[in-house]
Order: sequence, then structure tokens, then C-alpha cells
Amino acid sequence: MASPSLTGVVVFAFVAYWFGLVLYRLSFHPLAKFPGPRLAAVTSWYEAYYEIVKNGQYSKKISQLHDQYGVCAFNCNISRGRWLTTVSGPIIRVTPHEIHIRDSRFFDHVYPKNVHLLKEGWDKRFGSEGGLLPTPDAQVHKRRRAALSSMFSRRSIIEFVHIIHRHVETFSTRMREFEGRKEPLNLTHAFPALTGDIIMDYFFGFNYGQLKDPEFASFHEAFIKIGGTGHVATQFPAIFPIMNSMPDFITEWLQPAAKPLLKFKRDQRDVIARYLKGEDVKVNDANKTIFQEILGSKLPPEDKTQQRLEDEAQIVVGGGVETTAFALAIAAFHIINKPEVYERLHADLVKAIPNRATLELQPLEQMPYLKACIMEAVRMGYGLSARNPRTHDKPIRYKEWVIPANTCVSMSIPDLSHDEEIFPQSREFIPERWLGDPKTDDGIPLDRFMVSFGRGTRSCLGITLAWTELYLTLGMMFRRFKFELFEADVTDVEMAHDFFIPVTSLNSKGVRVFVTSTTD
Ligand code: HEM
Repeated sequence: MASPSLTGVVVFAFVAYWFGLVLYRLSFHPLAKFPGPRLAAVTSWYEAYYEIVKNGQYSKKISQLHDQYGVCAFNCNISRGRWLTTVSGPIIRVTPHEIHIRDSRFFDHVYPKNVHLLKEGWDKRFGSEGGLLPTPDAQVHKRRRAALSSMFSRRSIIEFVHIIHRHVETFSTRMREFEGRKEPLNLTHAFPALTGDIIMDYFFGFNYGQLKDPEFASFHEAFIKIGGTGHVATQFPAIFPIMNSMPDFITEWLQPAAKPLLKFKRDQRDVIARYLKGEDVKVNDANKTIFQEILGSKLPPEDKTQQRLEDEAQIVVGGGVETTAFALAIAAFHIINKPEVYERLHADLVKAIPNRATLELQPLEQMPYLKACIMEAVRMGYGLSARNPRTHDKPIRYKEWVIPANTCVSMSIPDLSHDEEIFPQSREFIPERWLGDPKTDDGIPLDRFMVSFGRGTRSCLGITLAWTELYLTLGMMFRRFKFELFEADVTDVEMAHDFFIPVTSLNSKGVRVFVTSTTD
């Protein structure tokens, strides 16, 4: 008998391996009994197809799957002559190793207070596991967060507020410039320039003057153009090390939009190296930079390396620029698009700030209608559109299901923002829903379900900075100016792609407006 060729053996081994893996994942894996598409249970290529080929569409697909499996479980049980007590739609297996839950009332169980949990996968996605946001290990995250918390405290923000004022005033001047020229101002471009200058000044002690740039050149285009890279890196983690090993000019040639981010990386590398030598590189009048904060903290030496500080710098910019800018764009579009909202807000602002030239934070923070507009914009902006993974070291019971310990479980903020039972007409901008201590039908305060800043021990550290920016920017805009939309519609502020952050249609030209000064 002829002996089998080497190729034959390799092919046989390969087929046997895949057959065994498929069988294991479908029948013997601890998650085998959970509902969901069999293909998603077998391979993460299912996720890759929706994220990479379809350009950030897996969240949308997962929503459809929740609907589909809910209906299927209901019909299947009825056809078997049983009435259903629970429907399996809220819980599905979305990759071989991950369970996704869509149930607003379960959010606090997955993201509990005071429990430090492992977060899997974001380190691969960003290629910067040294940053706080993607740090996987719970204890490492805890100490890194503790070292930064004073920098993000209200006291620190108040000490810095004069610099935010300066940028908001620059923005006001730029608006007058567009008014004078009778040209439409692109708010989708202006807001990331504003939030970018603020973050740079706050954390790094200098800014790039993006707000003063004629076209508001900022990090925005880079984030949008390379937004999908995170999906590729999730499947092929080697991509970031490869990209990082390439000379910048090649990356810039491949993707010109990445230029500002690459410059930022180079500058940070240089600035951090100087801080590590003990120099003070700060050029503004802020108290401290993030690097001084970390280097002066009790963190161990491995958390004070050049690489770790570079990772943190990238994450701070990534986390703070687009999130706040998107919330600003949503607020601005809807307030302008709904004259009754504009009139009410403007009248309140005139009362709270009789002298239009002075803009103070405190009176703005006491305005219920402005706060309601911001709540509504942040609800509709989600912060992050990505599935947010947590791994509990104990089993979690969800309805009739027991999720085994050490399973990656995720939920998604947009699912809560659009839970129609909690936020009826969830796609409409209705600030009134936040007025007068609102509650759900069963008496739970509505703000328990506003999770756009996350929940638990890894919730947004920049929340106070974000609120301060939102109060001052929107307060200034709607106290001093009136606006008219120019060729903009709601698709300019609605998510069309989940690139970790929500991104509007790639064809959107942005929210463009004509500006007129108010006279009252
Ligand atoms: C409207 C504005 C913002 C929204 C909606 C938002 C949303 C979020 C969300 C949902 C998370 C939690 C991720 C998780 O659960 O794992 C987060 C984390 C974080 N955010 Fe924000 N963010 C905003 C603005 C900012 C700003 C201005 C900064 C300042 C740099 C910032 C810095 C951070 C940081 C450092 C983390 C990581 C916290 C940790 O892992 O412990 N964010 N943000």
C-alpha cells in the first residue's frame, strides 16, 4: 500500500483540527447552549465580516439578532404548546467566546460599582494597552485610574476653567468671522477642533491652535478615516506593531488623513522624553500636565515608562475629543432644528446671563433646560458605540441562564439609549423628558438609564471635563447667536458606522450653519 503524501497528512490534520474545533464550539464549549447564529459560535470571522467588510455594522446586526432570537424563542415555544415566561432574545452568543445582553435593567449587574473586572480585547483594538481605557487587568487598571483621578476631579477642572473659557471665546470670535463673511460654518469640523485644543492644553500643556485654523483642521478626519482599523486589529492584532514599525512617511502616503495623529504621536514622544529627563515642557498657565501627574504619583516604575506614557496620551486624546464633539454636534443640530427648543433655551440663557459678554459656569450649571438639552444630546451620542466587554470571575445569573465564570459578557450603550420602553420616541430630541425628576413607569429615576458615560469602576473619568465643555460651549452659542441650518439633516448626527465611537455616514458633509448674532 502506498504511504500517504506529506500534503495529504497536512490537509487531513488541518481538516480534522477544524472539524474538532467546530464540534467543540457547537457542542461542548461552556457557551454551547446559548442562542445565537451557529456561525458566530463557530468563528469570529462572522464578526469580522460585519465589522471589516461591511464597515462597522456588527452592532446593528447584533440588534437584529436580538430581535430575531426573541421572536424565534417566542414562536418556537408557542408551537410546542408552551407559553413563555422568558424570551431568549436579550441574550445571545455573538462570538465563540462572548455573550451579549440587551436588557437595560441588567446594565448595573454587568458593570457593578466597586467591583474591578477584567476587560478583554480593547488592548488589541487600540494597540496601546498602556492607556487606562484599554488596560485589560483589573488590578493594574485600578492603580492607574487612582493615579489619575485627582487630575480629572472637579477641583482640577475648576482650576483650569479659565483656559476652557479662552477657547470658547476663540470659538465665539470664529463664529462672528463666519457671520461677517455670510459663509456657512461647519460645526462638525469646528467642535473637534475646540475639544482638541482644550484636551491638549489640559493634559499636555500646549495646543495646536486647531480652532484658529481656517478649516478647523483637527484629529477628526483621522479618527473617521482610520476608525475601522480597530476592527481589523481585533482580528489581526499584529497590525499595530507592523504599522508602528513603518516610517511615518509611508503611513502618511497610505493614509494622508492620519497626518495630524502621527504628528501628535511624534510630538508626544519628544515631550515625554523631556519630561522623563525632569524638564517642564508646559507652555500654558495650567497647573500640571498628565505626565507630571503620573510621574509624581506612587505608580510603580513599569507604569512610568516612555511607552506607557505615550499610550496614555493617545487614549486621552482618543477618549476625550470625538465623544464630546459628537455630543456637541447632536445638541447643536437638534436645538437649531427645533425652533421651540431654541427659543426656550435662549430665553432661559438671557435670564441667567443678562450680560451676553460674560459667561460664567455656575449660572449655566443651574439651568434645568440647558442641562436637559445636554442629557438628551449625550444620551443620543452614546459616548461609545462598541460592545463593552467585562469578564466576571463568578457565574452570572441572567433570567433562566447561568453565564459561566470567566466568560466575556458585553452590553452596548446605544441599546439603552434606544430602549423605547424607557425613552419613548428615542430617536427624537426631547429635552423635556429630563425635566422635573422624571421616572420610568415603574418608578425608577430616568437618569439610572443614561449610561453614555458608562457605569462602575471603569466609567468615564472625563465626565466633569465633558460637562464643563458642554455647558460653556452651548451656553455661549445659544446666548450669543442664532443659527440657520445649511443643507444639513438628521443623518449628519446619526450613527451609520460603529467604529468603536459612533460615526455618521461617511458621505456626510457635516452640520453646516449660517450664524447671526443675537441682540438681546
Ligand atoms: C460626552 C463626552 C464623553 C462621553 C459620552 C464619554 C464616555 C465614556 C465611556 C462610556 C467610557 C467608559 C468605557 C468603559 O465602560 O469601559 C469612558 C471612559 C473614559 N473616558 Fe470618557 N467620555 C466623554 C468624554 C471624555 C473626556 C472629555 C475625557 C477626557 C480626556 C474622557 C476620558 C475618559 C477616560 C480616561 C476613560 C477611561 C476610564 C477608565 O477606563 O477607567 N472622556 N468615557
